[in-house]
Amino acid sequence: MKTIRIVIAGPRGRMGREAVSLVQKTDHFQLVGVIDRKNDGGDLADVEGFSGIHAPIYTDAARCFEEVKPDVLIDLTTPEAGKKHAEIALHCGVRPVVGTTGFTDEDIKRLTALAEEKEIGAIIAPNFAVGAVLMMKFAQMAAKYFPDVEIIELHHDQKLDAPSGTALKTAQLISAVRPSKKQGHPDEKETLAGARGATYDGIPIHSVRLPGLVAHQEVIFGGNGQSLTIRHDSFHRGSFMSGVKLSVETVMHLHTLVYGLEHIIE
Ligand SMILES: NC(=O)C1=CN([C@@H]2O[C@H](COP(=O)(O)OP(=O)(O)OC[C@H]3O[C@@H](n4cnc5c(N)ncnc54)[C@H](OP(=O)(O)O)[C@@H]3O)[C@@H](O)[C@H]2O)C=CC1
Ligand SMILES: O=C(O)C1=N[C@H](C(=O)O)C[C@H](O)C1
Repeated sequence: MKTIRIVIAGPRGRMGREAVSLVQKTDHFQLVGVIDRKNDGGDLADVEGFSGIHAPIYTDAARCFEEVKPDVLIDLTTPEAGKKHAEIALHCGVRPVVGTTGFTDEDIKRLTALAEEKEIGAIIAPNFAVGAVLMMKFAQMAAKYFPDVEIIELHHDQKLDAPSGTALKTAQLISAVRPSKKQGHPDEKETLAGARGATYDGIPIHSVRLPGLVAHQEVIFGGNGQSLTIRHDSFHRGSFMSGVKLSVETVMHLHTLVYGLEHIIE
């Protein structure tokens, strides 16, 4: 199998560290550089926790892509940095695999148009865990029969974006199959602002942030005298890595942007 040259943005982060380890243990993956906001010009091997893993560190994404010429960028940073890195990657002919969340519908549209213009593959996956992708697909199936639904997403308290990318993607998949509606009593009033959560196309989304959690979501459907709950739990970040591997391999054969792993998992 041809070796895939990879740059990871955000290597010191919780997900970035897992991704570095995935690349290290995959024979046909090669880490050729990292993008970090610290240690510009240094070697990753000199950063705590990366002993023996040599890769040049860049703060400037464009310079990184120009000098190490990767096939793929894996971005696991922040919403602002992730959008910037994905755009620069597409301009430089590098295929982005973006796990970073906090992208708006407009961001996805803009990056999709850019990928199309450059005829280059890209993947934006709000959740790389196979179980989470199934949860979203099952929720979309259930919404045809149970149009009343609320999403509760629960994450660790260091998460920057709310709602989670997974909750937004779930709401988007559901809203694609059910007519838009306002749920609950038409005259309901919040006596405490935010009590009914945020809404996406009329679907309430509630975000919980607590230490000890990793990544969890419940999609609760209500019907006449019955309820259906679909739940997924990621107990550690290893749960995301098979999806990262699949995305890196798949993006090499794409010529457009794919938003969501449900489009590439068979
Ligand atoms: N798609 C999926 O399956 C999953 C997606 N995620 C998403 O991935 C992202 C990262 O999550 P997580 O690892 O928990 O977050 P962390 O905060 O642990 O890691 C983010 C890393 O990005 C670095 N960073 C910030 N800005 C820049 C920049 N401009 N250039 C390079 N590096 C930068 C941070 O540096 P510093 O340490 O200096 O702040 C940090 O090391 C989030 O958006 C999260 O929602 C998370 C889990 C699964
Ligand atoms: O920040 C996280 O941790 C996670 N972020 C993603 C999201 O926003 O959905 C994926 C997963 O839930 C973990």
